[in-house]
Amino acid sequence: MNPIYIDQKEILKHYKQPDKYTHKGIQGHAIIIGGSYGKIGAVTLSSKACLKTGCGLVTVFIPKCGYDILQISIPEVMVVTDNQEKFISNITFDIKPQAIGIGPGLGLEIETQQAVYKFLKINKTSLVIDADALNILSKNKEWLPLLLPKTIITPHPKELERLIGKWNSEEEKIDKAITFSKQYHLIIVMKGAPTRIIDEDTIYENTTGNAALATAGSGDVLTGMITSLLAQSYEPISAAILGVYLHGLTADIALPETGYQSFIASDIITNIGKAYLSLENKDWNFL
Ligand SMILES: NC(=O)C1=CN([C@@H]2O[C@H](COP(=O)(O)OP(=O)(O)OC[C@H]3O[C@@H](n4cnc5c(N)ncnc54)[C@H](O)[C@@H]3O)[C@@H](O)[C@H]2O)[C@@H](O)CC1
Ligand SMILES: Nc1ncnc2c1ncn2[C@@H]1O[C@H](COP(=O)(O)OP(=O)(O)O)[C@@H](O)[C@H]1O
Ligand SMILES: [Mg+2]
Repeated sequence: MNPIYIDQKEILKHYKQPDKYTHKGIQGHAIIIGGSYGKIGAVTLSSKACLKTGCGLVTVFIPKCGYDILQISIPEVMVVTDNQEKFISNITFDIKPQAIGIGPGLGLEIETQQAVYKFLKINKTSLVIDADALNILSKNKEWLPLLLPKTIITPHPKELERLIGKWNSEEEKIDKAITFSKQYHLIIVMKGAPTRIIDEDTIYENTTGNAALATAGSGDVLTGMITSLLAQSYEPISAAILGVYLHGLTADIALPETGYQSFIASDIITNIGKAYLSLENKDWNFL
């Protein structure tokens, strides 16, 4: 099946310029749920990327050990903590966000798995599921029907294999992903080179990005970006398409300065602004 290429022309069908009279109260409130001892960096990257992609308010839900780290490293982000020190055990907050991203750095503690189950059972908010939240679902596949239609999942190849099983060719991988997408009505962002998005029978293929993205935390950043777009009222498929395109574009923009090797996940976040400007035909080279 022929993919739809995610290029500038396709993106302009999805991209919406911000309203001149908008304010933080209507720019969307996103929550990023994740982190565990030693992996608070994943939520830090994800929540910063979420803000830098344009939503009005970002809150993180993390274990207690991440409180000072988050508040000091990103003062713009609000923090709600679990009762546990090192991992998440009970996901509760009295905020009504427009989108939630769950998984970066979450870990696989049994109590965290139960907390994810309870959360999925009652959640009615648009969701992006990544990293350990996907690994938890792979360990508990009977929970997959709890996901709302058009939930976005963002597996890298290993996470995808844990969910759908092994494949013998690229074609078989795509076929299995389509079957899985149809079975649970999910949007699958199959990360890789290139990243493909599967929305039931429709396949999209991204045209931006390069090997500089092969660095720790670059997927955590993508989760924050897509969650941000969802919170800003983009339809789930548009949020996935625009998020993946902008994410890749940051690496294309940065490459002449960083080279492949010294590019890190924070460089994605630094270049989100230039990526947006290039959508509006403002040449980032002269900024
Ligand atoms: N600074 C931080 O706090 C970081 C935390 N992270 C968190 O660490 C946890 C574990 O995530 P990981 O993804 O490292 O561990 P996983 O065990 O899920 O995946 C790692 C495995 O997947 C394989 N893999 C990954 N990308 C692949 C590709 N493109 N093609 C083929 N194989 C591929 C690797 O070779 C390895 O075997 C997650 O919660 C994640 O969010 C990571 O994102 C790294 C940074
Ligand atoms: N060689 C590559 N070319 C293009 N994009 C890549 C390449 N390697 C990795 N990426 C991108 O980087 C991201 C890696 O995500 P992931 O493996 O989840 O990282 P992490 O868990 O460390 O945050 C994905 O968006 C993937 O498409
Ligand atoms: Mg990841």
